[in-house]
Formats: sequence, C-alpha cells, structure tokens
Amino acid sequence: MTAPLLSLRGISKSYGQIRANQAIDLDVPPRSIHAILGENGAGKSTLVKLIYGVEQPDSGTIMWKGAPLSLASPAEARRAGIGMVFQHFSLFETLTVVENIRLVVPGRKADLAERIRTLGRDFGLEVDPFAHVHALSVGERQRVEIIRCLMTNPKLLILDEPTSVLPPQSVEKLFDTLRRLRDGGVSVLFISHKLEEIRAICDHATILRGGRVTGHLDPREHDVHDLARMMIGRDMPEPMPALARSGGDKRLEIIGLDYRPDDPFAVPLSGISLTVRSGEILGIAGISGNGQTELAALISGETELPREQRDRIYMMGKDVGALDAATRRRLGFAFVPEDRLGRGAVPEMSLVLNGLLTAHPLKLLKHGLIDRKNAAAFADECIRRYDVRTPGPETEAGALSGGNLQKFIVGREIMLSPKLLFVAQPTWGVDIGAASAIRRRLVTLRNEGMAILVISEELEELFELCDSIQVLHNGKLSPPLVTRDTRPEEIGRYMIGARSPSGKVLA
Ligand SMILES: Nc1ncnc2c1ncn2[C@@H]1O[C@H](COP(=O)(O)OP(=O)(O)OP(=O)(O)O)[C@@H](O)[C@H]1O
Repeated sequence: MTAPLLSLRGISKSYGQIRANQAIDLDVPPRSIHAILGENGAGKSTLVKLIYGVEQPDSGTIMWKGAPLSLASPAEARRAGIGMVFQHFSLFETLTVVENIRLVVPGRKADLAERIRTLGRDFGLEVDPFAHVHALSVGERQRVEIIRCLMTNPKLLILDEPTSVLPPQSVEKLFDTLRRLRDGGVSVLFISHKLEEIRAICDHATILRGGRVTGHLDPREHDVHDLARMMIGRDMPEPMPALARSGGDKRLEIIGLDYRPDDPFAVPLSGISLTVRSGEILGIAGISGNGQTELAALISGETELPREQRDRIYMMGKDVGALDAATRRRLGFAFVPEDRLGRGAVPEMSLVLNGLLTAHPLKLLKHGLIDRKNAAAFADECIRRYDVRTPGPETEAGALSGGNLQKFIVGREIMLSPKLLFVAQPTWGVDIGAASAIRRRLVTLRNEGMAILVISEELEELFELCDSIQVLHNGKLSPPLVTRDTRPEEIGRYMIGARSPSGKVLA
C-alpha cells in the first residue's frame, strides 16, 4: 500500500465538556477522494478544522507526507499544501470577489480576475470578479470560496458540504473537476450529507458518530440505506404522505410584482405572481442568484416596496406592502432565512435569547423585560422537539454545529404556529435523519392547514414536499407546475431559462 498523504492518530479535541473528537484515526491516501460522514454534531467540522490549522488538537499526531505536522494557523496549512472551503463563508462583504481572493492569493488584479473567469468557466463556478460580495447570493459566495481555494493549488483539498448550494448542473461539473484534480495527484477530503453524492464521487469514507470513528469503508460497496444506518445507528423513517386536500383560503398572494433594486448587483424581479393557500406547500425552485434573495426580502418585509408597488403582496387577505417585518409577523407570518448565521440567529447570543428574537410574543416577555423562566422553557422545548444536539439553552448559537443551528431556527419558527410559514433552504446542512424529520414536520403542518412556501435549490426536496412548484429564473417566475404531474427535467428546463412546451400548467 502507498504511504498515506495525511495520517491522523489518536486525535482528540474537546470544547469544555463536549468531546467533539475522540481518538480519531484516519488515513487519506494520495490520489483519493475521501468522505467524512456523520450526523449533525458528529464532529466532522471539528476534525477538518484541526487538519486545516484553525484549531489545534488536545492530543494525537498529524502526519503529512510522512512527517509530523503541527499547524498554528490556516496560513501554515495553505503553505503546506492544504486548502479548505468552509461551510460558513469567510468573505469580506464590502470587498469585491477579486479583492477577497487577493487577500489570500498574491497577484495583479487583472491577472487574478482572468484566472477567476477561467476557473469559473472550467468548473461551472461562474462569478463576476468585480461584483461586491454583499450583493452575491449564498450560492455565488460559495462559488467564490471554491475558486479561491483552487487558486492556491492545494495537495489536499478539504470541502465542507461543497454541493449544498450548487445547482445540479454544477455539481456534476464540480465532480468532474474533483476527479481531474485527483487524477492529477490531489487528494480531496469531502464532507457531505448527500449519500448519493458520496457514492458517486468518493473512493473512501470514514464514519463518525458522537465524535468517534465508527467505521472506514468504500462507499461504492454500500447502498444509501446502509450508509444512513451506519451513520445514525438506526433505519431511516419513510417520508410522510401528503393528504389530498382542496385548496383553502389564500394566505399569501403576490400579484404582478415588479422590483428594481437600487443595488446594481441585485437581481430585478418582474411580473412575479404566486398564491399559497392554507393546507398547501408551494416550492420555488431555481439556481441561487436568480432573484431568490430579493424575493425573500420582499416577502419577509426586510426590503420595503416602493410606494407605487404597495398593492402587490397580500398576507392573510391583507395588503402588506406598507407593513414592516414585525407587523407581518403579527398577522401570523413566520420566516426562516437562508442565511442562518447572519439573519436567522445572532451567533454570540445564547439559544434562549435567539429564541426570543422572533418568539417573544409567546409570553416570553413580561412588562417589557425578559421572562427568563418562560424564555428558557421555550428554548428547551425547541431543543427537545427538534433534536438539537447541544449541552443546553444557554449555549451560544455560534457554538452549535451548522445543522443543529438550522434545526433550532426551523423549530423556533414552526413553534410560533404561523398561518403562513416561509422557509428558505429548510434542510441546508442538516443530516439526512434530521432533514427527513423536518420534512415530515412540514408535511404534517400542511396537512393540518398551514400554508407553506419553500425556496430550495434541491429538486429532490421540492418533489418530496411540494404540491406545486414554480421556478425562478433571471428574476421571473414560471407558472405553477403540479408536482405529481411534472418530471424533474421539466423543472430543470425552466431552471436554465428554457420554456416548457408541456401543458401541465395550473390555471
Ligand atoms: N467552538 C465551539 N465551542 C463549543 N462547542 C463546539 C464548538 N465547535 C463545535 N462544538 C461542538 O462540538 C460538536 C461537534 O461539532 P461539529 O461542528 O464538528 O459537528 P459536525 O459533524 O460538523 O456537524 P454538522 O453536520 O451539523 O456541521 C458539537 O456538539 C458542537 O456543538
């Protein structure tokens, strides 16, 4: 057997009482694509942070190309030839794409911009080098992160859920890229919750459960159910059947909405019309960067409509064009934003206080002051019901693993029992056990009469959840397509801007 490129022995790391990694052994051979699998909070991100020098292990050894390696910082890791793309972005919002990349990769702006364009074309990671990062969607920001990493020519490339916001076309392209990199002598360490992807791209896998290695295997030799069982320690539940329902009252109606943002990098919206009724889930499909962020901000009330456009958005039958976000919430609207650390939660605050952010109407305030007992009980309940793995409600939101924080935010909004729930990327970063629990919960709420609007880039998720789907492309929304009469390829055609010849369009 060839000597491993990277070899870990007995690596342990604790955060206070939490033993995030315990005695981890792992070998990454040269020219391999190696998956790290595990539930939310299993310790995957911690492990790769140790390999990338973001954190230092409490004990254990890291061998790199046969010699011991001790990394004090990511800069040292990069110099050694280890590159990483994070799950949470580390870009400066006020800088352009090329300026961000220049912080890590030396070179003239014009040359770097050219390389960014070339990499973008080659890998399906197109992004304007001169766009400001604050104007980019989550998906586009991730593209920048991947490009930045590839520009340092790493020997080991660590990718923390790289495909979670990529459109299906780009996932295939990215996989081609990764295979080409592997064949050229680069190893890839790949964290993903998408077991099919792991089977498609990885030749080795290490499974973590509760901070320990529970197995090393070849993922191509196991089916998805097997892998899921090894990961979560039990069988997956079946999807929840949606009951047939005739449409109830209109809870959200958008009629011919046009929107020209002031920001030159934002996507203008034109002629947006949609209706979500009680007892119905409507999905918005599409590749990120096609107006999702702008539409979400208009629905939530974060962006104010210009005066002449104020009769275009109705919630619970009421024109909400002139109402702010808090007033819309008082009508029975709840919202899970796609950007969970920026908008969904305040990382430095405890879960109790994060619960309070939107759930304060549930008697969590008394005479304008926090009712500590009720607020803690609410956070506790959310943690219990949504299986949020954390030591307790006083934990800072930023200390939760990505998937666990997402479960908390989705749980918090659902517990408000809204009449209209709007969820952007409901299961982004959530492991398959928890994702299926969230989807089952959404379908149950729909069956009980809630109106639900979902934005997701994952077609499979939309097909599992939604009664009908509309596709957002270039700021325009397709007509609604009844999910059970529609094939994914049809949605795919709308996603890239082609018109569907099919007549399966709702009146
Ligand atoms: N900075 C920190 N402070 C305290 N606890 C932390 C910190 N970082 C991680 N943890 C805890 O360590 C454990 C492992 O977290 P980690 O982020 O490595 O999990 P993960 O497998 O990557 O999860 P996910 O799939 O949700 O991203 C979790 O219990 C998490 O709450």
